[in-house]
Amino acid sequence: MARETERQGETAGGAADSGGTVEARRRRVTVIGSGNWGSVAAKIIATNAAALPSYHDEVKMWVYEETLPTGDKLTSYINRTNENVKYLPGIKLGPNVVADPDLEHAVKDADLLVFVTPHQFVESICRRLVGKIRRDAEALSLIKGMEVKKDGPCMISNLISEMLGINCCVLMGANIANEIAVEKFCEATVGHKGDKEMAQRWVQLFSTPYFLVSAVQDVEGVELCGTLKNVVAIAAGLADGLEMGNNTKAAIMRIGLREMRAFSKLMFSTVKDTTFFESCGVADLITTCLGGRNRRVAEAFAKCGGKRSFDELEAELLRGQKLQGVSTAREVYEVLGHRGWQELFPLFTTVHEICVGRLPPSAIVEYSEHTPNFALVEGSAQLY
Ligand SMILES: NC(=O)C1=CN([C@@H]2O[C@H](COP(=O)(O)OP(=O)(O)OC[C@H]3O[C@@H](n4cnc5c(N)ncnc54)[C@H](O)[C@@H]3O)[C@@H](O)[C@H]2O)C=CC1
Ligand SMILES: O=C(CO)COP(=O)(O)O
Repeated sequence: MARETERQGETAGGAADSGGTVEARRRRVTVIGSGNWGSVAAKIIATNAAALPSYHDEVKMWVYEETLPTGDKLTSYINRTNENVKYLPGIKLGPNVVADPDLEHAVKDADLLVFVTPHQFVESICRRLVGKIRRDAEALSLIKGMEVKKDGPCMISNLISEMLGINCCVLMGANIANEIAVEKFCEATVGHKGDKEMAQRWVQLFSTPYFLVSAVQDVEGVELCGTLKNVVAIAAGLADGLEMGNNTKAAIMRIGLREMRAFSKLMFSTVKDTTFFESCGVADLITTCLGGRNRRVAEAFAKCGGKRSFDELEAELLRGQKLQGVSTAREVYEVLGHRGWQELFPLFTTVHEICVGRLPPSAIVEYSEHTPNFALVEGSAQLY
């Protein structure tokens, strides 16, 4: 099968709309979320929107309002200083980013909606958006996570699409936000369902000389890569906390990648092997296992022998930023449990059991009758 990877061809400043649904007016973008990655995404979009004639200069960013220790509201602080002092201190977002604490107001006129909140909040946000957005709006999800419904996993892009009745592509990749904020080079992958024009619009809106974006027709594969690697990153962090060294961590990444692929293909038979070689796949897995927040908090959890909870360590170490790996491990565990597949995914299963305190952190690298050393069992390897 021919591999479909499309690099962005046109540059900011020279672009004109070419799709069948192009409107004469300039497109308006709203970013829904203003955490660490949300703020960086707004910065990238703002640079491109200002340079592209088909976009309105102003980029709105919905802020989940909070009060800073100084007594300032976060939104007014951002609008006064052009800086998100809580989630991305020291970085100017661009003068055309306007923070807005009123969700409905922020999305009212938007043609393009970029969702970038922790995954646990998306459903309630979408509920508030029903009937409040343009009917011809298009969405992009940067959110790494999923929901579990009665009939199985529901990807966040699907949740957005179904609840709001709009198309939703995804953008995932090896994208540690703090590095992109200072414009260090990296890549990302847009996943789409077949509408290449729409995918190219997202590629164009995000591409910069330091942020290289490709598109692949495999929305579920791209999204599952971004989601599942957070579980593997917890395992990598546990190994770091136990001071196991690089070989062990590399083994965890390799086995984790196999479980990611097996789980994804069991859930969606359309998922392509090639997706795992894009930025959203192996590259994101590596960067998150080396330098992500999931890794960091799991390392601290192992160092204290599991005596402090992930919630407590998250609050202390991340100061308002959120982990996705612990809840994703639970969600994956639920799906595996419903289908009787837990033994086939020993790494995913063991991570959850450790997170909830049923196994000690050391179980990630130990073998016993009850804690199968996943390196020996390699259950899912037998499937794919
Ligand atoms: N930070 C990073 O390096 C990257 C993050 N991502 C993904 O982006 C998504 C968003 O993460 P970040 O922007 O990093 O956020 P974050 O973890 O830095 O910040 C948490 C955000 O959640 C908001 N929040 C807290 N309670 C809320 C509520 N009840 N309702 C709505 N919002 C609430 C906070 O105001 C804050 O904006 C996640 O799925 C993450 O996996 C993806 C790539 C890189
Ligand atoms: O997704 C990420 C990098 O691509 C960030 O991962 P963490 O949430 O573990 O920091």
